[in-house]
Amino acid sequence: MTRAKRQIAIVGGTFDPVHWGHLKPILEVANAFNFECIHLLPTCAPPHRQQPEVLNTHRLGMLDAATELDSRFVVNDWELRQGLPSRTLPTLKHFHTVSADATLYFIIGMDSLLNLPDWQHWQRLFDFAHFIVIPRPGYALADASDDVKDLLAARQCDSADMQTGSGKISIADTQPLDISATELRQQLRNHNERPELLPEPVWNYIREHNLYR
Ligand SMILES: Nc1ncnc2c1ncn2[C@@H]1O[C@H](COP(=O)(O)OP(=O)(O)OP(=O)(O)O)[C@@H](O)[C@H]1O
Ligand SMILES: O=C(O)c1ccc[n+]([C@@H]2O[C@H](COP(=O)([O-])O)[C@@H](O)[C@H]2O)c1
Repeated sequence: MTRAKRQIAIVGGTFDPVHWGHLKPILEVANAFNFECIHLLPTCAPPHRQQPEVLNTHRLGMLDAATELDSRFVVNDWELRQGLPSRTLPTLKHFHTVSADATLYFIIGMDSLLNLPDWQHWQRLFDFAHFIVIPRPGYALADASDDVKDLLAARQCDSADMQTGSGKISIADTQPLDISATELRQQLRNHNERPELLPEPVWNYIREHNLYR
């Protein structure tokens, strides 16, 4: 009898700040799969792009606060420790090496899927992980490029067919949430507090450290 493999989820992001638009769909997906753990992996921003508004220690602090929501959440500072602009291919190779006995799932939003052909060596990402795509208001598959449509035609499948191996894509059936970190930062700057958009422990961290003012 083949033993079921461990299932490990990875969610990369700027997380400036982490919000319910990331966390609620991830938790919904985690219940459909059988994730042993979910790595929340803050990116190291490239110098040519807009830098995160708050220090890396605060992005990590807010993610640490979010781990109170579920014991499967793990904050992973691997990309930050590389000190290089983050690219997903080396990250997935790293996870593949250190968790060789696990099936890996990289979770992205629909906006990221639509941009995937701009990622470095994007076709090789599928050698190391399955991809789970979270629907996001304002981003529709109908607007996908031919590259993305071809990608889905070749790789899209149901979650049940992603227990082992790599290279499949599943579009999650989660409730789309219209929340973005950019808008949240703007609202916080304007003292327009929307507590329903962030988990309470993250709110408490933001207030305690007076962030985004
Ligand atoms: N509301 C959302 N619904 C679905 N996916 C999301 C949502 N918000 C973020 N994501 C996904 O989470 C990952 C990390 O996103 P990120 O940390 O950049 O947050 P963001 O809200 O998109 O930030 P910003 O508004 O500054 O671009 C990306 O793959 C992104 O597509
Ligand atoms: O590998 C790449 O070239 C690449 C290009 C853009 C984004 N990514 C990854 O996509 C994830 C979400 O990125 P972002 O910018 O939406 O926060 C994060 O893990 C990034 O490192 C990766």
